[in-house]
Amino acid sequence: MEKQVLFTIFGATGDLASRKLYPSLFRLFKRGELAENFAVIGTARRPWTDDYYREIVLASISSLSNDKRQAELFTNHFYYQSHDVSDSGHYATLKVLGEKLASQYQTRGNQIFFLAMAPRFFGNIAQHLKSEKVLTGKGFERIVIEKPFGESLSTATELNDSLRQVFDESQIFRIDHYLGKEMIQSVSAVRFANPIFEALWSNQYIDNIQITFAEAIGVEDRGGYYDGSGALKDMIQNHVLQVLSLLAMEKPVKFDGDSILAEKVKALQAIRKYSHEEAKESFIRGQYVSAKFDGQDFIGYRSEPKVAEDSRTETFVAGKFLIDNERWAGVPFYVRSGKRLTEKGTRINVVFKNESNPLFENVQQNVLTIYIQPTEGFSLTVNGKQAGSGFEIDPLRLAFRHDAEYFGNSPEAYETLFLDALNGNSMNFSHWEEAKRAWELIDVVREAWDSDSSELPEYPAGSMGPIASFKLLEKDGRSWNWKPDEWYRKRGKL
Ligand SMILES: NC(=O)C1=CN([C@@H]2O[C@H](COP(=O)(O)OP(=O)(O)OC[C@H]3O[C@@H](n4cnc5c(N)ncnc54)[C@H](OP(=O)(O)O)[C@@H]3O)[C@@H](O)[C@H]2O)C=CC1
Ligand SMILES: O=C1O[C@H](COP(=O)(O)O)[C@@H](O)[C@H](O)[C@H]1O
Repeated sequence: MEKQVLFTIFGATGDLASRKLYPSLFRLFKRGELAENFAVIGTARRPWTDDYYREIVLASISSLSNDKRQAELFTNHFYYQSHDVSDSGHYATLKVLGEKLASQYQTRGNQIFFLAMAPRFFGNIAQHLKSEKVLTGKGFERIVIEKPFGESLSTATELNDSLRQVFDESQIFRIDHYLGKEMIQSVSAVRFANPIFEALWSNQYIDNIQITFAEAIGVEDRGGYYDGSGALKDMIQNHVLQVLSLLAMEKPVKFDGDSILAEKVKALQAIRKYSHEEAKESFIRGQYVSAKFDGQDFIGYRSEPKVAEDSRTETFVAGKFLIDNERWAGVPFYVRSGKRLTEKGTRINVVFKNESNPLFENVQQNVLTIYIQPTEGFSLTVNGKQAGSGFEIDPLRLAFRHDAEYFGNSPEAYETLFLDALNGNSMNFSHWEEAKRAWELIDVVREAWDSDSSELPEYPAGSMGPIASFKLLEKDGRSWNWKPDEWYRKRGKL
């Protein structure tokens, strides 16, 4: 059903707005979720006009439609207001424009504020929305905020406190765009709609779980932000721990936001908080250096734009989390994420135990793989008989994969999340209790690294990370379970 709402996008001239927000709103428009009764106010400092803003929005959706009229109908709902968010006068103008558009588009006072800006502005914007009475209480009023949610437990707490002075938790939608991805949402389906997996989902049958978030791209034009963050805070604190909690949580009593949240928080609470010494043992980092890969020359991280020449920021992290509860005692959750790796690939490997087999030799571990991107799907490695007259065991792969981008049948993560925010469904957003626990776990690792002045491990652009990442599993008698790792090994890097 068509939604009635006024969106205000702070940071409307930025990268995220053009690459993700406008295309996602357009997809909702094409689906009829947004039709007549919506308007968008874009705001930032640049002195743009409505017409120029609409051209920018039009350009951002150009690959999504050949129908010029449809695209123009959509962009006609966009309005631009130039201002600095720390200027109170900004909000008075915003209020007047908002009220005019609310009446023109009959949005029933419903408002969504999307903060596509650096987090240091979030508290300030929220306070002004209240003090300058942009919030009217007439319809639903929700605030959607981007990552990162703080830079440590203390800054995240400060940020949360300032938001909570204005909005209650049910009005705050903290984006973790991985939660909007089709296959991340499928994790619960795999676990709880398949008795064969539900029955095996514990330390009795699972040996270890591996979560890989590999990126082929480097830091691109985000060096300014990334150099102050690094892979640990950019990916592990949020996306990776969210996925881990979905894999580890107990079965919720109901499949709804509150029940799932309660179980995810319990799972996060059960993750062992390391001492600094344990953190050094269990987490490794690395930074990519220049290398030739696939016939192309790649520069090293320190030569990237807006990155310090002597930067010690990690572009790769691998680590081991342990969960101290009955279900997971003794099962390591290995995680890794990095930039400029061999290929883009986000996947989860659930590696099952392989007790000694009295009948056959060469029996391989069963592995359930959940492919998140760039292709989506599942595979299960099972042992079968090698074709032929003898009786040799051979691993076979039962696979269902499709290319999500090619078939275009999966909604964009931001499209799903926008719709959830419109429906007031916070199931696929990150909550304060989760963010807080994640920072408690991550702060320890960061502190351990910050107190360690030894040389930062390097890895060549195009590889699968530093050798220490392989050693991390080797010392537990295990290995990463993915083809590019084999490729790396075969080149004699280990
Ligand atoms: N880009 C991405 O892929 C991703 C981004 N994010 C997060 O999204 C947020 C935005 O990122 P991104 O779009 O890349 O950043 P950009 O730097 O591209 O955009 C920042 C925006 O903020 C505006 N802005 C800055 N200062 C002010 C001010 N004082 N008053 C009003 N507007 C201001 C800028 O406009 P102007 O200069 O005209 O004022 C611009 O529109 C960040 O929190 C980032 O971490 C998260 C995941 C991915
Ligand atoms: O949040 C972030 O995610 C992207 C990776 O997202 P994906 O959907 O393309 O897998 C990452 O590149 C970026 O550094 C990080 O901030």
